[in-house]
Amino acid sequence: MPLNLPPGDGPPSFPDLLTAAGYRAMAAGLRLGAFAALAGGPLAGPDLAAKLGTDPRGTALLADALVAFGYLEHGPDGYANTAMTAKWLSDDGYSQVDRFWSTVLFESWGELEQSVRTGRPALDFYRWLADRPETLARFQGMLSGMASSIVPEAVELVPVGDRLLDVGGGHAKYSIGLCAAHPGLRATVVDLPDALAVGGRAVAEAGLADRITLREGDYDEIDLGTGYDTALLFNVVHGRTAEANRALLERVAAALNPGGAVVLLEPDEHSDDQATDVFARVFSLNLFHGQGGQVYAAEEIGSWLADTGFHGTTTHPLRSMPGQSLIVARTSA
Ligand SMILES: C[S@@+](CC[C@H](N)C(=O)[O-])C[C@H]1O[C@@H](n2cnc3c(N)ncnc32)[C@H](O)[C@@H]1O
Repeated sequence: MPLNLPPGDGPPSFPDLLTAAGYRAMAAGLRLGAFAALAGGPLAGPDLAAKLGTDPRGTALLADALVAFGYLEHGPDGYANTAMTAKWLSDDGYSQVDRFWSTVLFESWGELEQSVRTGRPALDFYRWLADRPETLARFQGMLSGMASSIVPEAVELVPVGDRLLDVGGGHAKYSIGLCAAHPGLRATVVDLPDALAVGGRAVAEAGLADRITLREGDYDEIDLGTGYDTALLFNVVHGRTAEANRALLERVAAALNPGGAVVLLEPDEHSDDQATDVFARVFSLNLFHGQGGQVYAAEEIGSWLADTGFHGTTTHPLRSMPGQSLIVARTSA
């Protein structure tokens, strides 16, 4: 669409029109397997279409768009992955993140205006996920991958005793890592059934089924038990309203021993790195739309902790995952 505008003028939305279209085209390339098909080397358009089982004209038009957006190159041997596409998008590693986020952005943001208009999430993210088992597996897989990077630092920072409660622990990687590091520790992971199916497999693979108990249920409703030394609330409070968080923190305080620790893992509200900071805005809007939550300021989380009987709140920015912090507080001894 030639705009023929004088230099310095132009609709601010036009670059984003291209970016959104580029991301959607990239997602089509991923879902059709184009980047994986080109991992072995360049292919002419008809050969790429034959390998993908797709329409030759549509495939050429998509591939040309992917060249224009910088995902592919076109040379004498046909279409080829760029070096960065080959590195990041041609296998099942990082590409799972784009498969997840493209599904979220292009399938669940359809009613974004309704959430903003009413102040209530137009979507129930966890029901939406439960209806999409592949996306749910990808979501838990992404969190589990992040956990693999964070676990060693979490082991340094999380105070433990004999019993740990992992609220919304899903894939169970944090309980597994902490139990592996502390041979006397036993953990209970509370989550919804689909998430715990993922966690159950990981616990069995780690050979820790005798020390990690999986409890299916709604953490706002089930009896959380008592006598825990530590409770993890990792990536939980940003998916909820402030009011719901205060109520859950009260329940967690009641489940902890005197002097017990609650440890939250949360994204930082603001970050010096521009891309991380912009992502936090996108993440926050998505949390509001799907769960009624947002990325909260550490001060606000600290005020809920103080109001629900915790004290001595400390925040630990993570070296292993810049832009994320652990927040630790204790019940009275
Ligand atoms: C963002 S994930 C965090 C998983 C893990 N703690 C981590 O940090 O990687 C939030 C988890 O809370 C679980 N969850 C959400 N609502 C829940 C509820 N009402 N009761 C129990 N679990 C819930 C989800 O299934 C999901 O596994």
